[in-house]
Amino acid sequence: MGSMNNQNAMELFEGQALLYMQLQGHLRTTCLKWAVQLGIPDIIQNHSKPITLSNLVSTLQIPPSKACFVQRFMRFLAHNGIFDIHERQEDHEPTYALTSASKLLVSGSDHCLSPMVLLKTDQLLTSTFHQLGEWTRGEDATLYETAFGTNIWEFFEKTPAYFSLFNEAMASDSRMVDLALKNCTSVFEGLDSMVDVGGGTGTTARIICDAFPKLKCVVFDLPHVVANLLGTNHLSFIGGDMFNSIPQADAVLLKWILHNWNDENCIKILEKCRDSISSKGNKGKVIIIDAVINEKLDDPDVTQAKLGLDIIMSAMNGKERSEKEWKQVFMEAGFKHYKIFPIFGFRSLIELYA
Ligand SMILES: C[S@@+](CC[C@H](N)C(=O)[O-])C[C@H]1O[C@@H](n2cnc3c(N)ncnc32)[C@H](O)[C@@H]1O
Repeated sequence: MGSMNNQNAMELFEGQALLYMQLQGHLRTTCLKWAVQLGIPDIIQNHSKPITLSNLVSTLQIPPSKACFVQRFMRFLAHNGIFDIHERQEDHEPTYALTSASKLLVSGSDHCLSPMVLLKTDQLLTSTFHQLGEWTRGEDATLYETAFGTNIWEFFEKTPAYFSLFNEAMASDSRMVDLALKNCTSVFEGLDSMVDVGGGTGTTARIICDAFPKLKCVVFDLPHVVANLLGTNHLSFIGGDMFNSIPQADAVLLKWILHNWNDENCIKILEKCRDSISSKGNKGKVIIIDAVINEKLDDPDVTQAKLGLDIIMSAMNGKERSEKEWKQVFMEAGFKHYKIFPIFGFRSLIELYA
C-alpha cells in the first residue's frame, strides 16, 4: 500500500501519540483540581498509611457504582506523579500514598499550595486562553483586556471573589520562601530596612521579618491591596504605585513582580528601585525572586514549568527571562553587578547592585 515505509509510519504514529498526549493536557489540571476539591490529599494524610481504593471511595461517600472512575482518576494522577500507587499483596487492591507534589496539597500544612491549584485551574481565568488567537491578532496590550476589557489588576480590584482567590494563591506560594532562606542568609543579614514592592498581603515580608528580627519591613502594593491590613512593630503596609515612587530602604524586594512586565516597564520599575536605595550608596540592593530560563541546564519538567509560565506572562505583556535577557534589563536600568542564587526551586534569587 502506497510508498510509505515502516519507518515513516512509525514516526507518524509517534507524532500522533505526542499530539494526543498534548491535546489531553487540560485533563492533568482538571483531575488535579478534582483531587483537591474532594480533599483526597487530606484523606490520605489523615489515614496515616496508604489508603485502599475501597476505603477512599467510602470516605469520599461516592456511590459504589462510581468506584471504578475513582480508580481511573487516581491511576491517571499517579501516572503524572501526584500520588503513589501500589497493589496490596493479599487481594491486589490498589492503595494510594502522597508524593512530594501531593504533600503540598494537604490543607493546613505549612506549605499548602491548594489555593494556587484553585487559581490556576479556575474556569474563567483558564478560558481566557481560548482567546490567545484573537488577542495576538488585535491591538490590546494584554489578553485580559481582550477577555475582560481591563488589565488583570483592575479585574482583581473590581471582582472581590477573584481578588481573594489571587491573594490567597500568592500567599500560598510565598509561604515556601522559608524553605530557602537558610541558603541565602548573607543576602538579608546586615540590612536595617527593606521594602517588599508588590508584596501583596505581606506573607513573604512576615517570613523574612521573623527570620531577621532586626529588619524593618514595608509592604508596598496598590492602595486597595494593602487597605485595612494590620502591621506590627517591624512590618507596615503602604499603598502606592511602583511606577511613581517607592519608599526609601536599604533593600528592595521584588518577588514575582518583574516577570509580569515587559522590558520597558521592568526598566522603569528598576529605576524607581534605584532611587529607593540611593541613600545607601553602593550598599543598597535589589533582591529579585523570579525564574531564569536555562533550557540547557534545567530538568525538562522545570523548563516546562518556566515556559508555561512564560505563556501566562506573555498574555500579561510580561515574560520569563534567560540570564542574558535579565542582564540586559539590569544594565539598561543602570545596575552594574548581579549575582544569581538558584535556590527557590524553579525560581532564583537575584541580588542586584548599582
Ligand atoms: C504576581 S503578584 C506577586 C505578589 C507577591 N510579591 C508574591 O510573590 O506573593 C504581583 C503584585 O504586584 C502588585 N502590583 C501590580 N501593579 C502594581 C503597581 N503599579 N504598584 C505596586 N504594586 C503593584 C499586585 O497588586 C500584586 O500584589
